[in-house]
Amino acid sequence: MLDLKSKETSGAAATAAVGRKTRDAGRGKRTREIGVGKDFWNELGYLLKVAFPTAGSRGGQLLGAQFTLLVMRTLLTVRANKVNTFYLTKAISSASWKFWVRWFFNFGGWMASGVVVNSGLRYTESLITIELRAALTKKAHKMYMENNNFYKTAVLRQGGLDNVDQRIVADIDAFAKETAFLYGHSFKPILEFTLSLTEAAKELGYSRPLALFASQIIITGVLRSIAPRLGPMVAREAALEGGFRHTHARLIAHAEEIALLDGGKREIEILDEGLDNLVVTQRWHALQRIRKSVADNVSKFQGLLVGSIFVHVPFMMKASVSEGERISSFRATEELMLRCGGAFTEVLLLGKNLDELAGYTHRLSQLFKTLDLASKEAREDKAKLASAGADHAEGSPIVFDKVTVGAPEPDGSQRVLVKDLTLAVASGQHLLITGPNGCGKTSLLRVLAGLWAPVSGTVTRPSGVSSIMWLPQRPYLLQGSLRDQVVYPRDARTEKIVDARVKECLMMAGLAKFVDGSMNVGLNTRHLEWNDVLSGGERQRIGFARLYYHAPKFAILDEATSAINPDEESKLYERLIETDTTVVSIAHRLELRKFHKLELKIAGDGEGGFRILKL
Ligand SMILES: Nc1ncnc2c1ncn2[C@@H]1O[C@H](COP(=O)(O)OP(=O)(O)OP(=O)(O)O)[C@@H](O)[C@H]1O
Repeated sequence: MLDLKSKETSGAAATAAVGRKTRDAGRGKRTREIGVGKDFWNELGYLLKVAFPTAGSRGGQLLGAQFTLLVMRTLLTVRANKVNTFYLTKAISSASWKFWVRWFFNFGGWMASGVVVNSGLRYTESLITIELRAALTKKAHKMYMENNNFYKTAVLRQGGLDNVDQRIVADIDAFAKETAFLYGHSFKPILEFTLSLTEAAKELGYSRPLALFASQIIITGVLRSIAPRLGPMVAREAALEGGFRHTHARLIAHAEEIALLDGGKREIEILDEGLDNLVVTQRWHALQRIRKSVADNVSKFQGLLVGSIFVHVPFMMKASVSEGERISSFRATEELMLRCGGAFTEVLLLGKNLDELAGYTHRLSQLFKTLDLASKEAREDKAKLASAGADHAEGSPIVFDKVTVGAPEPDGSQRVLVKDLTLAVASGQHLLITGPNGCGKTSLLRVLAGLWAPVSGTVTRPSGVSSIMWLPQRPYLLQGSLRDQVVYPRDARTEKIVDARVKECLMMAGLAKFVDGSMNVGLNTRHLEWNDVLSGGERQRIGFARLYYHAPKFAILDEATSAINPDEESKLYERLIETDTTVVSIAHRLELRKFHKLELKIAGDGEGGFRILKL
């Protein structure tokens, strides 16, 4: 877990704080802080620990395998260079075929092993990327789905996260690629640098190479301080990509409504606007990247220039030594120093990749921190409820105890919808909730479901689909078979499902045509998007079939029959009540009053007023 204690005071304050920071990041105010600092290393450490929890884990083994291959490649290169130079020098200097043939086979052997090791390296890098992505994505899925965090972050915008889907789908992938690249490509220059420094020190002592590095660190440091930072740019572009993808996702989700309104032309503007935001930023960043590229190239070439000064000057001052001696010792020194300097510059240039990684690390740590905080708050709320004796025991009635419900306002305050409601709904006490549009009927149910926290008071309800089930106006339909729709959230692939029971429920819901063979539909019929192939009324009937199948103690119906004609609507209610289910309904039609024993009339007066009537 990320250690948030030092930074945040309370769960709610923490969520708000993360939210503020994230929103600022979206506007580019906080972008200065995204970089390779202490926070970055902590966050990177956390993400890597999630992906590779132990050395023996699959990811740990892959890192080990790649490390072995990297060492093998370096040793092979060093050895091959030495042997090849030796044989070739001998062969050419003495025109010896024997040495030339030895060189030929040596070189061939080195090439073959190089091919094997390099392919192995490429393969392990891909596997590390895949492993890293899969582990982080699974962790994100788990945290996103527990305690309804997906609702809190995506709908209520707790934590102020933008485009959670983009972060999970694209940013984790980019992070995984960048991390695997850095792991595979930083080892070579670091090892080469260490080896060449050891070699150079043997011949020249440490003072000259170290003086060379000190000068390079200073110059590179100055260049880095004037070059733009890549991390914030990467984070900003990822956020805009997410926004652009979201506009396309909305278009698909509302395709029919848009087509009926002939909104294509207007939608082009909306889509293009998303693209323009991205393109304008990318153009600006491309310009910034030129500055970065200039700094990197100067950094690279200054290594040669400054390195040469350190190599040349001492020889320029040795006028007394013979020409041949000076040239041969100059050549040996030059080669060692330049190899050393080159490897060192390469190490310094890895900073560019680290900068980019910092951008993705920042976005992912925002994601994990926010989800972590949301879960922490949910645990605290549960503990509070349990200590107040209001835990969600199976079989308990629904009880509102001095509950005040508020709608969240943009400034963080709450607009009161229902004030100090005390009401118990025992088994058989069917409750009807009525009131004008926007008075807070659905909001009260959200509080009952635990999606919204009450402003004050406590709510007790039983838990589990066998105890309580919600049926909204647009029931959720998943990708899968007709059977899957009815048994959801049970899984027909892993749980024993009796098809005869599923069919019976569909028939009770007035969908006999789907199971009696009169249509080309059966329990195994699959659709990627059932919403597109069912009518509004059929969708609501599937919702009822689901209720009949699970036969919960309480059914919470939010305008669940709005698309069904009044005669049929009564039949659906009758069947539900016959299954011993107690209903809590929001409904506008008077015909449904007869199925209820209590009515909660919410006034919608802005002060949270309500009345409870016996029907
Ligand atoms: N996610 C949200 N964020 C902020 N305000 C919200 C949110 N959802 C609903 N509201 C506001 O809360 C108030 C109550 O909404 P609610 O959905 O409970 O109304 P309702 O009584 O069910 O209305 P209707 O009969 O039209 O369905 C409305 O003013 C609405 O704008």
